[in-house]
Amino acid sequence: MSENVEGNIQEFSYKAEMKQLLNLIVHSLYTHPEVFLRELISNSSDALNKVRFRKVTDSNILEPEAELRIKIEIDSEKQTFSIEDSGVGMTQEELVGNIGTVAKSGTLEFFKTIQQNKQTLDGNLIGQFGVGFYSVFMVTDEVTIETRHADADSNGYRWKSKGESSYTIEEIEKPTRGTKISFTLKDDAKEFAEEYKVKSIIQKYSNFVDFPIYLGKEQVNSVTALWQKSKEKTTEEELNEFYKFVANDYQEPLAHLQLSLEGRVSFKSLLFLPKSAPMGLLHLKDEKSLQLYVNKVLIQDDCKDLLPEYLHFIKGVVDTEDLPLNVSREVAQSSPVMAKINQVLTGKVLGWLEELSKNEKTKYEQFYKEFGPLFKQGVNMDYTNRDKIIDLLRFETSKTAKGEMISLKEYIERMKDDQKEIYYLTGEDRSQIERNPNLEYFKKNAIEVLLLTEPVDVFIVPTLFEYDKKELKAIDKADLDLKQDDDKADAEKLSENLAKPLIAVFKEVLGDKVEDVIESKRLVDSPATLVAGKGAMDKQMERMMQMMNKDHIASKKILEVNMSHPLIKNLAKINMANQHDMTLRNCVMQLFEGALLLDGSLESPTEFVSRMTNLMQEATKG
Ligand SMILES: Nc1ncnc2c1ncn2[C@@H]1O[C@H](COP(=O)(O)OP(=O)(O)OP(=O)(O)O)[C@@H](O)[C@H]1O
Repeated sequence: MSENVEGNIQEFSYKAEMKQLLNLIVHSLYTHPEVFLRELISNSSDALNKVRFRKVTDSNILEPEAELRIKIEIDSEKQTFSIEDSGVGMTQEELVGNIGTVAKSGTLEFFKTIQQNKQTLDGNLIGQFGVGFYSVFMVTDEVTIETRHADADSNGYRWKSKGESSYTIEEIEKPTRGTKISFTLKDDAKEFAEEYKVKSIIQKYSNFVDFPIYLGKEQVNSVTALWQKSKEKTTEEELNEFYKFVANDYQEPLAHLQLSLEGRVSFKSLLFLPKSAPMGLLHLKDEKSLQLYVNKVLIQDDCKDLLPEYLHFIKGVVDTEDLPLNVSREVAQSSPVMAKINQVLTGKVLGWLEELSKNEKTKYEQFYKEFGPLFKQGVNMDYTNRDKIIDLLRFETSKTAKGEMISLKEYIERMKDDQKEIYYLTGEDRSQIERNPNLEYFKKNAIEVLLLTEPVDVFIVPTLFEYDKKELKAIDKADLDLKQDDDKADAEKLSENLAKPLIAVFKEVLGDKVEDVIESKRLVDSPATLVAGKGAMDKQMERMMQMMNKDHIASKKILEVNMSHPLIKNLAKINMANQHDMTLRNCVMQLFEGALLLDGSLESPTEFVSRMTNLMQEATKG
């Protein structure tokens, strides 16, 4: 930020990232440009909430008796628009720090990507990025902010910008507290100076704002805290708009839950499940979760203590009378009231999810696909509710269609009578898992296997250990209790005296590349497969360890060989004739590397391909 002083006016340039972002904002075309008004009202409402809170704790503020309100003035002739609030206002530092900087990292990149793919952008996006104020540049070329902070000894400032590269700030005489934003509308946005238009936008987007909004002299919103209304009196539309307002989302919510509780702890709450997960779901620190109100006064607009971390994707409001109004963040955090609300709310949310899973399956599946990666972690974070969370887990399986999911309870109901364990297999995606030779036995015997494709699964599923007294087992591990194939298959198998020496050759050729070579019970169509040793780490987990630490040495695998496979039988014959035969030895190495390839862990394909070329050359000699 550079500074240039001329008279009383200081000129600041935006930081490089902000400049680029503004350039994109100013030069894009938008659908829904009217959301600029929602963004400005939302900022005013935040500022009013802050001053209302301050009034409780601090009597020495500017104009303590001023009405908490938002005032909009329009002039359709001159195409001018202004919005003024009696909120907390901004100091000069806040003007520079809050208005001139991008709040969320990655915003610029994300905006660029979206812009590259589309000709017209949804105006809602700007607010999503935490630069809501700048949505005003959808409808104007130049903006003026006049503001004075609520501190009694504050000064007034005027901020002006054309949105391109710089802005100016000057000190002004401003007797009143709060912020006024004014601008002239661009010709293609002049409708926003029409009374009927502005009224309808306010009624659509901001009807539930907790402060009166005046258009000229007329109050155009009905001030009600929506969560204080009875369920019967709230309409779907109000709920949807309220959600968009609190969650800063442009989509409607997937579902909502309205609570009014009295007893051990009393509170009212309006909770929403968003339709889609934000970027970086697993690190929700920057995302706002629930707002905490005490007796209708906003205390914290992002209170992470109301729900456990694995439920932080839930948006909405909690309003209680059980905390004192002047409660600080630290006191609230450690208050037993907060702990109780958290406990009760968590139970209610899990009950709500359970209802959804039973009565609105499609919605539940949508929720699970979006938020599953975070929600699942509750298994290891919330031991009180662990069983409930486990029942809410969903899995694709070897028997479900792609995208279709079942619970562990359903898995058990679908199990064959003699099946004693729950089986799972991890991999990067469904098609990769389905190609895994370790599935062959299970497919042939129609045994269902859970297919786990999300990276977090490897931290969750193995820690379940058992469900309904059935152990959970990874089918690419060596300790499976599989039934031997039937007699017919046995008859086709290599006899012991041919199998044993062949295994010895495998062991000799592969040396310390493998932990062991054994006869397979699970293979049907493939000649060989790799499995992890009994106590070894899960394959996906191992891969993650390698990503995190380049020096991590992968544990050795066990090679299982299918003694009924024609190729293996041929090799056994060659072995009987000459155990040093080069084709035999090349085939052993090729089988091993082929298994590595399917496993996704073949490091270099060069030798594999050249060996294959040699083998083909041999085979085609004629
Ligand atoms: N009317 C106002 N009164 C006081 N401060 C304001 C006002 N408008 C904006 N601000 C300050 O400027 C900041 C930036 O506003 P902006 O709308 O760009 O983002 P935001 O409100 O922080 O995020 P989002 O748009 O996601 O809600 C606000 O956080 C607030 O500190």
